[in-house]
Amino acid sequence: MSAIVRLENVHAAYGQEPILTDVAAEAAAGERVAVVGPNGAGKSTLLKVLLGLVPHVIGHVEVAGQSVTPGHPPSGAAYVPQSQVMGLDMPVTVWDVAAMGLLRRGFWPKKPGPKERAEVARALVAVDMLEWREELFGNLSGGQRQRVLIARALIRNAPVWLLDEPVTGLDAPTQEVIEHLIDGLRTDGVAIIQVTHDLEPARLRQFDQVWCINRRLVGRGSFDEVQKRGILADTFGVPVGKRPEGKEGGGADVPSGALSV
Ligand SMILES: Nc1ncnc2c1ncn2[C@@H]1O[C@H](COP(=O)(O)OP(=O)(O)OP(=O)(O)O)[C@@H](O)[C@H]1O
Repeated sequence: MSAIVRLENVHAAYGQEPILTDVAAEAAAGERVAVVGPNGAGKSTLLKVLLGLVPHVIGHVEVAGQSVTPGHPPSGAAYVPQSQVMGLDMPVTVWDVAAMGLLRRGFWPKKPGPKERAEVARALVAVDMLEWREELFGNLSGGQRQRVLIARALIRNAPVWLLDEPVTGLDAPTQEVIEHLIDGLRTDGVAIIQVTHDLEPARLRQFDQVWCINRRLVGRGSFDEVQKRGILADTFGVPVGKRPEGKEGGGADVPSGALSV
């Protein structure tokens, strides 16, 4: 299978400090990839590299047949950022945020016509948010915001989706709705690159690949491969299945007993 997402010898930095070094990985259409690693490992940066949003990048980055360079986002990618990092003070409605999915290559269509308006409405129906269309985005709950960001991405109709912790902090039923949507995309042949802090083996096994990042690609493979080869433990710097001394409550970043399979 040929790759629809490709990184070759990629180095990335925002300024002087290298954030990612020598990353090489690829994903095919219909593959779902989990990107895991500790806080500050460069997972979100990796997605931003694929979006052309990191200013200094060396190496080859390709998304949906298009070479990606800083400042030149690929047209074939839909991006769902962490909803908690979205500005909430802007006076924009749910409809406005979803309609941003109509943006193509950095400019608005002159005026959304009936066809575009129908597209926005369809996407909001898909995430069950149409009735909220006139509500301010900032007034929504985290789960509702996430649904709207997914509607925005749906409108792009892109072959590659880049998702930054799409279900973190959401209640179980909302997680299920979003998981179902993402799985449907995969069935339709969309490649999904998803940052996740959820290290539960049952869930990681649903991904075709796990990319283990800690400022570099420590390794990749199926969940069972990266776990068996000790790549997950190397990525997090702690033995898999043991909590470091004094780490109470753990947090999702520390491979916990849940990883002992
Ligand atoms: N816009 C930016 N300018 C400068 N440095 C940045 C910028 N964005 C991120 N960084 C730095 O890059 C490093 C990696 O950050 P990144 O957000 O990619 O990590 P992450 O693995 O996604 O972390 P987390 O799990 O905490 O979300 C961090 O040291 C962060 O401070």
